[in-house]
Amino acid sequence: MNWDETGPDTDERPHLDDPLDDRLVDAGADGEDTAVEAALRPKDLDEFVGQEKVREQLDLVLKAARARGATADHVLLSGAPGLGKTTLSMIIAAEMNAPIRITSGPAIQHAGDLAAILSSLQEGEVLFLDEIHRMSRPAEEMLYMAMEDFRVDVIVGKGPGATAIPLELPPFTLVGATTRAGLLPPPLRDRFGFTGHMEFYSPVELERVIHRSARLLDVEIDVVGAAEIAGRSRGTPRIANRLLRRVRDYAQVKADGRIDRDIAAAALRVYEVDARGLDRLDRAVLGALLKLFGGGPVGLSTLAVAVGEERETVEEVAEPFLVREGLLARTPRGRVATPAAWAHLGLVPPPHGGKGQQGLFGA
Ligand SMILES: Nc1ncnc2c1ncn2[C@@H]1O[C@H](COP(=O)(O)OP(=O)(O)OP(=O)(O)O)[C@@H](O)[C@H]1O
Repeated sequence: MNWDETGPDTDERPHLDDPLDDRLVDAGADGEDTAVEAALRPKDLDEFVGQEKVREQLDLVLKAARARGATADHVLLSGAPGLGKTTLSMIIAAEMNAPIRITSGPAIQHAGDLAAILSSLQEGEVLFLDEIHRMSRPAEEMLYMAMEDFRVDVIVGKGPGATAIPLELPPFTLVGATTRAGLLPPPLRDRFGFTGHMEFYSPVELERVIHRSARLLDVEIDVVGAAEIAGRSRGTPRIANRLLRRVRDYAQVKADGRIDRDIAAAALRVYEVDARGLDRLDRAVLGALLKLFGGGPVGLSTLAVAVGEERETVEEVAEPFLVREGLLARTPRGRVATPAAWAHLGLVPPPHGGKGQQGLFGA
């Protein structure tokens, strides 16, 4: 798909109303996701698609703990949003036949919040701590001791009269999830017995996710229809499931409810998600870089003004995927489009790729 099919044709400055509203290709969960995701979550390791290494290693950790009749070691899962960290933590609990408590770093602002949770855990319970890197420092320090010795010191009183009352905890399994393992302080990282890094999914794996979800949602979809959606899902099961639901809507309203390649492509054209999974914001950034700045290099602020967006939106929302896809490079001199970017938007690059882009064009 090229720029002309999905974006403004002659408009030099693509105008975006509110590109972050209901962004279909955002990997974070929205309200609708939360409701449907519960139904679509795989319930055991066999049902969990892809992530072969993490699955195999985790399988060993859990089987060995079960054989010893012990509580499983603490597990750290790192990886981008929507890749299945919450799902995997629920599977860990199910495989260990243990209850699970779910909370998140930002929800634990005081050490007392954490003490309250830890002291109410049952023996063997799984505590899932999402965004563990966003926990407050005092809570983090309390967690060190809880993870290692199954004990916390609860501070009673203030100032010189404060006393620490030790509190024994039942053995539990902490499953920490983070998008940025590098942000965790080493003392915390070291206390996890197993660390699994979740990778983006291949198109074939996403096809399997889509077929599985379609079965659960009672939607008929053929192989090429699923491939069409998988190719636009940015390596992320959450996005694949969300696109599937939007394509299902289209198929119900505009056709007989079945999804094939044409229906999937037509539906995603309506939702402005192109063949590589770029949406309106991504294409606006790339379009401006190519059309207004000849492919760069151009500074981030200038690029942001050109698309009528905040710097942070361009840098944090649009660019990571464009960089990952090899469409845009961040260089010391500014943002530069790659040859693939020109090809993707159906535009012809200037001879030798323009100034500052020689390296990228192999010249
Ligand atoms: N390996 C998988 N196989 C099948 N479905 C999956 C898989 N991984 C994730 N999903 C589906 O994707 C959706 C999002 O997964 P999940 O909530 O576990 O992601 P997450 O990594 O915890 O995201 P976040 O970090 O944003 O909370 C769920 O509906 C889940 O069913």
